[in-house]
Amino acid sequence: MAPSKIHSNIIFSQQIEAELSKIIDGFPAGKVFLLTEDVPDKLCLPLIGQLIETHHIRKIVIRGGETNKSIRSVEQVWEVLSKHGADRKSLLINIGGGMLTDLGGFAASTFKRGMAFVNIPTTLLAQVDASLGGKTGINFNGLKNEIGVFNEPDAVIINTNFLKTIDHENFLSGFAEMLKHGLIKSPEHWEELMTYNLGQIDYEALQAIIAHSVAVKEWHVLNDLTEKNIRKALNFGHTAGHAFESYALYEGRPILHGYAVVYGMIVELYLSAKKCGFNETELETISGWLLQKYGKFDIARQDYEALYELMTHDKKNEGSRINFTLISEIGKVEINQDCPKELIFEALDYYRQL
Ligand SMILES: NC(=O)c1ccc[n+]([C@@H]2O[C@H](COP(=O)([O-])OP(=O)(O)OC[C@H]3O[C@@H](n4cnc5c(N)ncnc54)[C@H](O)[C@@H]3O)[C@@H](O)[C@H]2O)c1
Ligand SMILES: O=C(O)C(=O)C[C@@H](O)[C@H](O)[C@H](O)COP(=O)(O)O
Ligand SMILES: [Zn+2]
Repeated sequence: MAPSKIHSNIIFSQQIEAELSKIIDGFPAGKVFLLTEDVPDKLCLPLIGQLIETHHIRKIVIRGGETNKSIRSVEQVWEVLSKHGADRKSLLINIGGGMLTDLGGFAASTFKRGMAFVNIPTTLLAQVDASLGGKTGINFNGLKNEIGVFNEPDAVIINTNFLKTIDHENFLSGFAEMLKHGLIKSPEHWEELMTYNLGQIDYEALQAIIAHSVAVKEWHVLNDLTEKNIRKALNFGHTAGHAFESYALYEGRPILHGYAVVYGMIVELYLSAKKCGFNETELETISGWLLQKYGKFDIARQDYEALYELMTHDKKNEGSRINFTLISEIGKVEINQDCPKELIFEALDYYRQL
């Protein structure tokens, strides 16, 4: 069974307008702000009905996309908050994917040292991962989430109706973080995901699977909010994955976060086999399955140094040690696994030659 401990402020509801209305009622009129980006503005805001008008909410729309998860966008948000008298009793409602909830959470957490914020995630990735758990932040200097704070949202409202407009690639990107949750914590969840038909999305079945995925994420957050220990499990696939993601962006051939995590998980499953005894046959089966669903971000040997350099910036590192989170079997995590450069290059060879 997937772990079932979750925060009481995570609300699964198809009645988004009513849920949001209850929350907004706790804030004085004129003190509620709503942050979104172009796409959810068009596709998702209609689902919250007339709330903006009836509750005198000021809407802030920034540009979407990973390249806009930047300090410039945060400044844009701070400017509107400041100009329109936001204070510590104000509320920011973030409606969008993970880029938006990460950035909005950071803007709210730093404005006057912190105002309340609520996340309404509109992508699969944001519903099972990004909107939860209080990792907020932005990219900086070509590095993922280099600037940020841990600060949990006051509430998260998960409404699966938003997912009906997600394209297949973004669906798979979110599914990647769910696969990660299965690998680190729950063989049952892993099996559930392996048998889910990705060719024809069953939204009803998806609701239960999302709830299991959320429970895995929340179990780690509740046990270790600031990632001193077991929360490092949630970073499985990300040491190499973030390196792929940043490198891809730098090279002008960007990949979605979840895809980068998949490629990172292949590298880290190889390391898991070499360092923690993860079953080699299972490594081959899982890598083959992932490759078939997610394709591949092509790399050459001459890219290894740049990828390695990016890994040296990973937040789990201590001193010059690159500290991976690995697994010895599905559901069994080994944190703080220091891997030498030669072994990392060997793992990149494995990935490259798949
Ligand atoms: N804080 C965390 O714990 C955490 C966890 C995982 C990922 N992240 C971060 O989340 C980001 C990735 O999130 P994401 O995949 O949601 O990306 P995203 O926010 O960029 O959204 C992906 C795409 O979907 C569009 N979109 C949003 N809602 C939609 C809808 N309902 N229908 C159709 N299109 C919609 C967006 O405009 C965008 O083009 C990355 O920046 C990643 O680093 C953070
Ligand atoms: O919640 C966590 O902890 C995670 O690591 C979840 C990851 O999926 C997510 O991508 C997170 O933003 C990565 O954080 P970072 O600390 O490696 O920047
Ligand atoms: Zn992630």
